[in-house]
Amino acid sequence: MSADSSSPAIEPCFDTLAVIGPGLIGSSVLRRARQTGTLARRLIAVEIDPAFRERVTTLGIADEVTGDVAWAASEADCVMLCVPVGAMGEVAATALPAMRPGAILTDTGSTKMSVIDAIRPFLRPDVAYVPAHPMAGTEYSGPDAGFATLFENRWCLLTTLADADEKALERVTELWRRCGARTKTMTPEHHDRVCAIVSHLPHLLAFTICGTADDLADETRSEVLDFAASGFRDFTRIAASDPVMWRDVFLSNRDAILEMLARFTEDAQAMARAIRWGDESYIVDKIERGRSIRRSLIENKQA
Ligand SMILES: NC(=O)c1ccc[n+]([C@@H]2O[C@H](COP(=O)([O-])OP(=O)(O)OC[C@H]3O[C@@H](n4cnc5c(N)ncnc54)[C@H](O)[C@@H]3O)[C@@H](O)[C@H]2O)c1
Ligand SMILES: O=C(O)C(=O)C[C@]1(C(=O)O)C=C[C@@H](O)C=C1
Repeated sequence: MSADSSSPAIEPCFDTLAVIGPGLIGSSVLRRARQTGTLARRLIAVEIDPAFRERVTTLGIADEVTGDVAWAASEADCVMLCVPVGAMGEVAATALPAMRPGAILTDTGSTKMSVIDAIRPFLRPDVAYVPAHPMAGTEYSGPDAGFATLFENRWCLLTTLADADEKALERVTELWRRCGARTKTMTPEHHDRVCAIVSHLPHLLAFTICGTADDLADETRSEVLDFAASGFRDFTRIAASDPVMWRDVFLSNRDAILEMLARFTEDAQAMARAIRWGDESYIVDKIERGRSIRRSLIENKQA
């Protein structure tokens, strides 16, 4: 892929891409677009926070930076919503009426059923909607946190709607492939159950264990956290993630998260029982399963 943005070897996916919410994910897409020149000819960033607008301008990752969602939407043939999932409906309500016939709306939300439900009332027959979710991120947020290689070798999950526009799906799929991602299509229901176990529950556990350890330190007035070595530190990496983003994710994927939490609680109780009764083979079996999952992720370059 060419790194020269002035003369891309291949035709860009879109003429004008408007990224609404150029934070970690949105600014990574913009950086990739800038670096390769193969995502869009013209890049518009829409940011609600004036300080972040200034940062995006200084970073030079968009041709135009604005706070005006409707104007940006009216200029673009692809509008990508990269705002927290709780804000998707409100932003779509402003963007969709302004969009051009034949343009494509897409999003990067971590949950899909509630985002689709929030956007559905504002959809138009002449604008295709392609929900997407790049399975890549870090614990940092905002425009300075992004980087062009964030999506390389990661999955981007595209969700199918009953009335999906196949051509639009292909174009958004191609955009994510040009970001370096592998793509997979699935239903929104399946997406939300899968992400509840592989992404949302791990974050819930990380936030919770940090709180539990901190409470213990307060209660005992001791230095519990001072001795945290790498095991606890591995949990704290994802526990440092953005509170608004994760509040929205938990509340918008409530049913699937509560189902996975109930299953996890049963399994944790089974482990507690094995520890109580000295059931060595149960304990070893569980640890071996964890170890082989980690090893297979490393082999597939997912860890
Ligand atoms: N962080 C991750 O690991 C990750 C991974 C995949 C997908 N996602 C999803 O992608 C989306 C963006 O996440 P992020 O991590 O980039 O968040 P972020 O906080 O880094 O960026 C969001 C940006 O949107 C801006 N914003 C908020 N409301 C807005 C509005 N109404 N109009 C314009 N801008 C607005 C914020 O100021 C911020 O700059 C979320 O829906 C999230 O669930 C996040
Ligand atoms: O690596 C991280 O820090 C992440 O939290 C990334 C992560 C994940 O849980 O895997 C977080 C939320 C997303 O929607 C997708 C990816």
